[in-house]
Amino acid sequence: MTFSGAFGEAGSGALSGSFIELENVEKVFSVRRKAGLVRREKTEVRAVDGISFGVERGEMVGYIGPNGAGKSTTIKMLTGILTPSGGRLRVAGIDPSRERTRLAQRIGVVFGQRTTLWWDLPLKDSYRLMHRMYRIPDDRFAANLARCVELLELGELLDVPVRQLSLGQRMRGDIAAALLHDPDVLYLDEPTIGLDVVSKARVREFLRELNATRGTTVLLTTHDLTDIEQLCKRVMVIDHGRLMYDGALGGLHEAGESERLLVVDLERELPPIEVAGARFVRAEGPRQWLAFPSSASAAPVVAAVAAAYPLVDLSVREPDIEAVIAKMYGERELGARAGSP
Ligand SMILES: Nc1ncnc2c1ncn2[C@@H]1O[C@H](COP(=O)(O)OP(=O)(O)OP(=O)(O)O)[C@@H](O)[C@H]1O
Repeated sequence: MTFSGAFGEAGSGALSGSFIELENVEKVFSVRRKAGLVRREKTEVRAVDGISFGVERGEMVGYIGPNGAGKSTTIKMLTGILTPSGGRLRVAGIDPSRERTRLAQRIGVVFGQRTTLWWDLPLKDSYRLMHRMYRIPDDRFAANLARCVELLELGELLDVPVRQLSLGQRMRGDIAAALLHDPDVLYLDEPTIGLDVVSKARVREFLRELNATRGTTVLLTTHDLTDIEQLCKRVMVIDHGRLMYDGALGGLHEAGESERLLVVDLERELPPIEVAGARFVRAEGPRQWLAFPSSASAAPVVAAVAAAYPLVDLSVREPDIEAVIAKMYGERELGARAGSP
């Protein structure tokens, strides 16, 4: 299967009337590149190259892709920071770049690599400033802050200057800051980057709870696929500014032509196993690894091995999503290289 065939269902999300709507959205940057010792050439970078999708209210969607794929540029257009070069974009019926201030009341944004908090101020002072900036009614502010402090365990950190917080503590502080004005949509750009396992689990648990109890729509960009596996039923894959896949996480396995592994323990060391429907991968003493397509049943392969070989034990290993996506990106690169002169 070719890469584009593998991603045939890209862009299938409902559009018109969706809470977040993108129709053929483009963002082209004009950059000057060195073309000799002094000469500079103007070139175009198509960061987002005609993307269409819709996200319904209350959905939690993963938005993934390799470095430079166009994820942050999409999120910046969805917040109104960047104006699209073409296409149509709406969030809660609002055109983000035209009505950025109105939209700000409806959205929350967390950029994992940067903080929106005031570096030298204690956490609670940043929150007070946001209270005023967003003109949040006092009772709503108090209730939202109390809830975030409890669920994100911020109680002991409120008097600490932001620069003294650990990365995980700062991230929890940033997530709370994005939610004080009760946004309908939360954009998260790498919310677990650099966090330890415990902090990651805490952030994920909080997001799950937020989505389940408040119905907050979440668009999540991450390089950590466990975030996606644990939080999102739907995932969109973007590469070179184009949407390559839009569907269930499980469907990625099929799209990436992933394989499961059959680990076979034999009574003794033997030549590579040969059975229909599976291919030999490697051997280590009496243990051998066979690969077969994830979409196929393991039963015929297991039966064929058991009938022809002295079997002691066997197990089936599922492919991890990371390997599947790495394979997809790899195929894309190979395809591009094969097509280049
Ligand atoms: N302001 C800009 N001026 C020129 N080119 C830009 C600008 N912002 C982004 N780009 C280019 O657009 C492309 C997409 O960048 P973007 O930051 O959206 O990717 P990304 O998917 O978020 O990557 P990463 O995972 O590395 O953050 C890249 O080629 C990048 O160099």
